[in-house]
Amino acid sequence: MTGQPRAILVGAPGAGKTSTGQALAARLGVPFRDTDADIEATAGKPIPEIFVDEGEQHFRALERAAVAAAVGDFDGVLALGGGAIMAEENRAALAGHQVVHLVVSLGEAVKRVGLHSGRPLLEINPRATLKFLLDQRIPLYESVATLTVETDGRSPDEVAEEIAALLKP
Ligand SMILES: Nc1ncnc2c1ncn2[C@@H]1O[C@H](COP(=O)(O)OP(=O)(O)O)[C@@H](O)[C@H]1O
Ligand SMILES: O=C(O)C1=C[C@@H](OP(=O)(O)O)[C@@H](O)[C@H](O)C1
Ligand SMILES: [Mg+2]
Repeated sequence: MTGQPRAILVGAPGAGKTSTGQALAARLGVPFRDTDADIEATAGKPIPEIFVDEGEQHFRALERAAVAAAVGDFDGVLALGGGAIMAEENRAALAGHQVVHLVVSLGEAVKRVGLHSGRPLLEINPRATLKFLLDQRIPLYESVATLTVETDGRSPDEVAEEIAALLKP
């Protein structure tokens, strides 16, 4: 497959990158891809097991490879993991693409993600951890985004409808 993604979704855990990405891809009639799923396929195990067996640094290395591969050669809607933008290399890879920042408030993200969501970083004290992550990451999401869309109080399909209307052909 060649080409470049129609849209790349970034934002905090719980912003809806995976679910809104699927809805947007269905609406546009293009394939959907999620770098977290690519990482799990490469590693042959779920993300929590990668964190336990090899640690976060190894996960981030797999993530950099997954982002480079997908951004460079995928013609659909691409969702990244919430921490992907922490790597300068990944932010650089997003330049020139249509990047959508899905904005979610802290309170809504905590409600959506909850406990035991399969996100190892949020297994303990999700509210405090998410606050720390949001404070650190929001400027980075904003720095890579070409579109910004609010998600609080709206369904993934409603958010996808707005993105579809805003995307350049
Ligand atoms: N706009 C939304 N409104 C309500 N719940 C949502 C919305 N977007 C996602 N969710 C729910 O929040 C949880 C996390 O969504 P997900 O798509 O996995 O987010 P992300 O990939 O950004 O971490 C899922 O249970 C999903 O159904
Ligand atoms: O915020 C993060 O650092 C992470 C977010 C997760 O993806 P979502 O943002 O899709 O939940 C996943 O990549 C991993 O658990 C690490
Ligand atoms: Mg996701």
